[in-house]
Amino acid sequence: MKYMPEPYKVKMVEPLRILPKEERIEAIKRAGYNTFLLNSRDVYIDLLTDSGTNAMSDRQWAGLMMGDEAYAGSENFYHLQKTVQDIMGFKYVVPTHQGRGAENLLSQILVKPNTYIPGNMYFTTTRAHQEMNGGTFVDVIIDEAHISDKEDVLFKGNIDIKKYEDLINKVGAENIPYICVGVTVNLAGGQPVSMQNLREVHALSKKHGIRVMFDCTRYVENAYFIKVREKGYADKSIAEIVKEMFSYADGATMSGKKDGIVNMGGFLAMNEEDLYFKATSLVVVYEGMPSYGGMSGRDMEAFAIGLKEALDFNYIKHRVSQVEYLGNKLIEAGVPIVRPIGGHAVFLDARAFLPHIPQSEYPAQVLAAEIFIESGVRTMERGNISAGRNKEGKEYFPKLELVRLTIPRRVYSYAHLDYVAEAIIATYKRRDEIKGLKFTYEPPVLRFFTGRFEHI
Ligand SMILES: CC1=C(O)/C(=C\N=C(/Cc2ccccc2)C(=O)O)C(COP(=O)(O)O)=CN1
Repeated sequence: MKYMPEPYKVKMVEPLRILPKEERIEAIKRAGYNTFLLNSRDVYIDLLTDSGTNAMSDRQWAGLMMGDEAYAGSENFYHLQKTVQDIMGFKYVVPTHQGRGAENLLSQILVKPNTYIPGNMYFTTTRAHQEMNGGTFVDVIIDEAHISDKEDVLFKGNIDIKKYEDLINKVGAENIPYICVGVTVNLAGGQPVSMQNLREVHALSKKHGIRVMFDCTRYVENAYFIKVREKGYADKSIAEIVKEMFSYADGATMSGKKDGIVNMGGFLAMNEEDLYFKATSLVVVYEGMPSYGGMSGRDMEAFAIGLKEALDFNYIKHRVSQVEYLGNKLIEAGVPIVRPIGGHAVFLDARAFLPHIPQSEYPAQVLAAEIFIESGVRTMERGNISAGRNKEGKEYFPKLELVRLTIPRRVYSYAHLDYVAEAIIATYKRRDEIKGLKFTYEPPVLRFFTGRFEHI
C-alpha cells in the first residue's frame, strides 16, 4: 500500500483557490516577505501551523451544542477536568485560553529574577514568559538535536543529563524553579523524548527537589514515537504510554490547539496543591474564573472530546504517516530536511537549501516567501528570525535555520501533500536565483510575527 487511507471521511468542505503567480508576488510583497502577514484568502495550502488549524470531528461539533455557558461551575469544565485527570493523572487542572495563557501563569508564579529554567531547546513563547519574569532559559538538550540530518538518533528531543546536572551544580537547585520538558520538541523538528530519558530526568530532578513541568502540546505524537521506536512499548496502547509519560512529571502546560484538536484552548495542570491555589488566584486576573479560563463552555466540551479522540492509534498513526510521506518525497528528491522526520511537520534545512545566503540575510525567511510565490503554499520561518535577539540585543544565530511545513490534523489529503512536494522541489531547482532579505521593520519582541522585509 502506497499509504494508509484516512481513518475518516469528509462531511463538510471548505473550497480552496490558488492566486495567479503575479498576484502571489504582489501578496507576499504587501506582506513584507513575512508569511505571517499574508491574508488567509490569498493562501492555497496553509502549512503555517498545526496550531488551532485542525479539523474537529462530528462528536466535537456535536459537543458545541452541549455548551454550559454558566459563568461559574460549567458542566463542560468538569468534563475537561476529569478527562485530563484520567488521561494524564494530574490532580488539578486550571483552564486557559491557549498554551501561552498557561505559560504566563506558570512563569509568573515560579520564575523569579536570577532563576534558571533548563529545557530541551527553547520555544519562543515559553522562553519569552520565562525571561519576562527575570528567568534565564538554559538549553540542556542533547547536542545531536542541533544537527539537522542526524537521522540515526531516534529521540533527538532528549535531555542531556550531564548538561542538566552541571547546571544544578553551577547555579544550585534552589535557583531552578522547574525543568521544562517539551514532548515533542517543536523547534528541533518535532522530535520526541524517550521514556527512558523522562525516567532519568525525573529521578535527577527528584534527587534535587526540582519540579518537572512538561510542555505537553504534542504529547500524543511523542507517545506514538515511543510506541514505534522504543524497546518494550510496541504492545502498549497510546493511553498506557501517555499515562506512564506523565507519571514522570509534576505538572504541565498544554496548548489544546495541537494535540487537543481544537481551535482554542489550553490548561495548566499540576499535582502540587500550593501551585494550584496560586494558579487559581492568578487565572482570575488574566483568563477568568478557574472553571472557564478564557474558554467558552462549548470550547471546553470540544477540548475534552478531542483529547480522548487523539489517543486512538489509527488517528495518530495516520497523522504522523502523512508527515513522513511528505518528508520521504523530499528526501528522495535530495531536498535537505531535518531527520528523523518529526511528528507534526517537515522542516526544510534552509542553511543547506540556500548555502549562498548567510544567516544574517535570513535564508529561512526568504525561502518561505519563495515557496509561497512558487505555489501558494504557506510555511513558517523557524530560524534566526524566530530566535530573536538576546538581552544584549545580539541575534542568536541558531544552528537550525529551518522552514517548517506544518501539517494540520485531519485537514489535507495526500494529493495536497504531492502538490506541496512538487512545489518544494521546483523551488529547490531554482535555489541559486534566490537572494537574501533585510528588515524594513523589526518589532522589539517575538519579531517573527510582524517583522517586515525587503530584498537586499
Ligand atoms: C511547543 C509549544 C508550541 O508549539 C506552542 C505554540 N505553537 C505554535 C503557535 C506559534 C506560537 C508562537 C510563534 C509561532 C507560532 C506553532 O505554530 O507551533 C506553544 C504556545 O501555545 P499557544 O499557541 O496555544 O499559546 C507552547 N509550546
